[in-house]
Formats: sequence, structure tokens, C-alpha cells
Amino acid sequence: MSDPLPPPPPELVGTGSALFLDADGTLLDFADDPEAVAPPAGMIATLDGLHEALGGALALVSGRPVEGLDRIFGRPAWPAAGQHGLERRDGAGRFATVPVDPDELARLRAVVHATGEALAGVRVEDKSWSVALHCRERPEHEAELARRAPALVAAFPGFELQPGNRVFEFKPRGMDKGVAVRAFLDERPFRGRTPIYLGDDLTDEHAFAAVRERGGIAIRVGERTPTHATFTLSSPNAVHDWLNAVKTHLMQGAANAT
Ligand SMILES: O=P(O)(O)OC[C@H]1O[C@H](O[C@H]2O[C@H](CO)[C@@H](O)[C@H](O)[C@H]2O)[C@H](O)[C@@H](O)[C@@H]1O
Repeated sequence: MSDPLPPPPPELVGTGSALFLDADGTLLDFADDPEAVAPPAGMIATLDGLHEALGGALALVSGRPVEGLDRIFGRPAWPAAGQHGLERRDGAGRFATVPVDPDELARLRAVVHATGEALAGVRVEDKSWSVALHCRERPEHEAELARRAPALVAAFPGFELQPGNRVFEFKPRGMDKGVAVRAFLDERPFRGRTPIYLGDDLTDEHAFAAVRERGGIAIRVGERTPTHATFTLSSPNAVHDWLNAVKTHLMQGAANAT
């Protein structure tokens, strides 16, 4: 059956838009090792151009720490939300994190590491305020992780489970990408703009709901259903091409205005 969602026309983005971009699976192709990802050639220049054309209203919104995003994207000045909204660098460059109970986090971390060690080939990614179990290299463990993860997190009331693409993440309760996007939209330079969010995974659905409730547009990357999105792009390659087309459209508009 063909996908009922259409591709987004680049003209959807205007100078009054704000652009929110997920990283893995949207800007970045998946890799077995979370540390082994890299943006395709030319993407950082494209994002720099869009950041400028949108008056700074472009932000990365990721499950990764902001520090990890900075390493991958060459330490840009762009606003960013990391660890599903637990940390945020706002439009003025200020960085803030949500406080986490360090004792509960330490106990959770120990249980997650023990779970990973018991399943050969399952990777543990320790991200300071959240922890993830990855099964991309051993997808045969996915069903077992899906069974164990809810029981594991139930012992830690301050934390919740965020499933994703071949990953089970344990993060402090109450924070998600929707909370992060709403916070950006209440501040300059995002305030008053129409939000447009691109993402591929379950965690992005929180942000899709947030932008739609503010009159914005959600664009799903890939084919995952169900979704709050109304447009789709097939892959990170298609996202890169689309972002280039958006940049060209914005620059033509600026040239025509002079
Ligand atoms: O919100 P995102 O920017 O999409 O981040 C979500 C998680 O992405 C990373 O994991 C995913 O990508 C890895 C590298 O390609 C892949 O190995 C893994 O299977 C994917 O789930 C990242 O490692 C996590 O920390 C992010 O939360």
C-alpha cells in the first residue's frame, strides 16, 4: 500500500517559520555504534544557512546529550535540546538542565548496565542523565528487552521508559521533546513563529503533538505509523535534499525583496 502522507513542499517554510530537527534517523543515517555517526557532506553549511535565514529560529531536538550533538555537528551556535528535553541551550546560548535525583540515577544505571551485560551484543549508552540499551547489532534481543524494560523502570519512580529505534531508553519522568519544543516556542527567536518539526521516531511524536497544538507542521521521516505528522520524507538523504531546497527558496525570497 502506498504511503498516504505527501512530501512537504519546500515553500512550507517561510521567514516566519521556526525549524526543529531531530538528529538520528532524520539528519543522520543509523550506524551500529552511536559514536560512529556523521552528517553528510554539506549538511552543516545547509543548516548554518537556514539558521541565519530564519533569524536563529532553528534548533536540534535529540535524545543525545547537547555535548554529543556539538561534537557531531562541529560545535555550532544553534539552539539545541538534548536527552529528550532534559537539557537545553536556548536562543541566547544559555544552557540549563532539569535536576535529577543522583542516588536514584546511580541505582538505575547499575541495573541497566547489569541488564546489558547479561545480553551479549547489547550496548549500554550512558548519557549522564539518562541511560539507553541498544540492540541494533543483536535485534534478536529486542523482544526480550521489550519484556524486561517496563519491569526494570517500574522500580524507579522518578524515571520512565522511552522506546525508540532498536533502543530502550530510561530517562527522568516528565521530560520529553514536546516539553522542550514548547519551551523554545515561548522564547525568542522562536516566539510567534510557525513551528515545523522533522523527526523519525516515537520520541518525536511528543514534539509532533506540540507543534500541531501551536498551529505548526509535523514531518515524519520514514514510514513508522501511527503518527501525528501530516507530511513525510523517506530518509535522511531526502531530508538533506529538502533542506537544501528550503534554503534556496528562502534565499530567493530574500533576493527578490531587495
Ligand atoms: O532523538 P534522536 O536524535 O533521534 O536520538 C535518539 C537516539 O539516537 C541514537 O540512537 C539511535 O542511533 C544510533 C546511531 O545511529 C543507533 O545505533 C541506535 O540504534 C538508534 O536508536 C543515540 O545513540 C541515542 O542516545 C538517542 O537517544
